[in-house]
Amino acid sequence: MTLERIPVSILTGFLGAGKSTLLNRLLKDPAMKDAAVIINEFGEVGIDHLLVEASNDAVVELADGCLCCTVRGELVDTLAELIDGMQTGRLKPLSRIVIETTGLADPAPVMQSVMGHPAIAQHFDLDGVLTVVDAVNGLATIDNFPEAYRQVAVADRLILTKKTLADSEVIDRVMARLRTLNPRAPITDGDEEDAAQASILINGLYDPGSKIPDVDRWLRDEMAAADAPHHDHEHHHGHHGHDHGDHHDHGPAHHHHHAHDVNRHGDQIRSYAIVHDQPIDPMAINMFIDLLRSTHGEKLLRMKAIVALTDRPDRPLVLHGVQSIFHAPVRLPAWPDGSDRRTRLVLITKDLSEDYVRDLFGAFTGRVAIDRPDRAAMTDNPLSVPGLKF
Ligand SMILES: Nc1nc2c(ncn2[C@@H]2O[C@H](COP(=O)(O)OP(=O)(O)OP(=O)(O)O)[C@@H](O)[C@H]2O)c(=O)[nH]1
Repeated sequence: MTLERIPVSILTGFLGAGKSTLLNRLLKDPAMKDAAVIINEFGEVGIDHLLVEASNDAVVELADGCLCCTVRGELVDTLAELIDGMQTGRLKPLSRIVIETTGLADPAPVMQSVMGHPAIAQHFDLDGVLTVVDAVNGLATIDNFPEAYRQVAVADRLILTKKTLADSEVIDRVMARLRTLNPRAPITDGDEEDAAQASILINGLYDPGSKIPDVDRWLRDEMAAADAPHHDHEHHHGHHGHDHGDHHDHGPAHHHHHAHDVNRHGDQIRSYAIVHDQPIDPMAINMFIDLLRSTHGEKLLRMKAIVALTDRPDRPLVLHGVQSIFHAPVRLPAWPDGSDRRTRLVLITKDLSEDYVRDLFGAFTGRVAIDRPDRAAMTDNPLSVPGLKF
């Protein structure tokens, strides 16, 4: 069976910018009925796929790794499987694929996987990169994280979210920065109806020539890296870290090291999950979050949680923290079908010790930290009173 070429959209944007929210809105457009969605999540325990309200079955989760590195091979495999499924009639013909990257993804290798891999490029066209930018944190994020800078520079369309949470002066500054980095991409207001129409995905064949000159070079570098004989893309589960370089100097000199040795994305960025068996008192989770945010808000790049509460354990609470912002919690009507009903928190932090966060959580939920002798856990308890010995 001969297949039509399938357009692929890459939906990117820094941690918590609003990618999944936008995707959920887009998937409600009837024009997305035959689209498949590939979601990549950075974290030991997947939550995102539980929260995507797809109207079709074609949601593939690539968990436990970052698309731009450790699970890149899985992306290529997944695309190849979709083609195989269609060719053999196991899958209905797909009208489009949307790939949602992790917030920390360098978009260039993801784009290269679609455009540069011979077997994939034969069936798919990269029809646009959409980058979501959060109006509140966007400016600082672009300045501090080369991944965010690149995500903006490569975009065919920029979508500015959370405008209602930002001052107009801040919005003007973000807009000016976006314009400098990417003069030709239209900027869509995330609150507008248009942002949630499938038509925003139609951008035409990807053209690096319409971007700042760096973009073409990043893509060529990726191509060269993929072709290099020493290229060592291993695709481990359980190691979703890579070093995005000690060269965090915005794009141009952003080297790409693929060292899959530790859980890190940049030197001080860590991702980890906290899983808890028992329902939690709503007050305890509130206090935990308040304390974490007030003491270390800026180090909390992202927190996503699905929490079983003591009052209604059958109706989990979903929490989203993005740097300085904690969004209003949402109570789900029920646990997503077939999901594990334990509380799960996924955190991505910068310069914040995992033990500290675990201990703090343990202190509020009535558990001393595991993996350590109880006494040490108690004396190291972040809530303990200085000078008071147990
Ligand atoms: N007020 C407001 N909140 C938003 C908007 N877009 C997203 N949010 C909230 O921001 C939080 C994070 O949104 P997500 O859609 O999960 O962000 P994401 O980019 O998919 O996050 P990661 O997958 O962790 O990178 C959620 O609580 C959303 O409800 C917006 O335009 N306005």
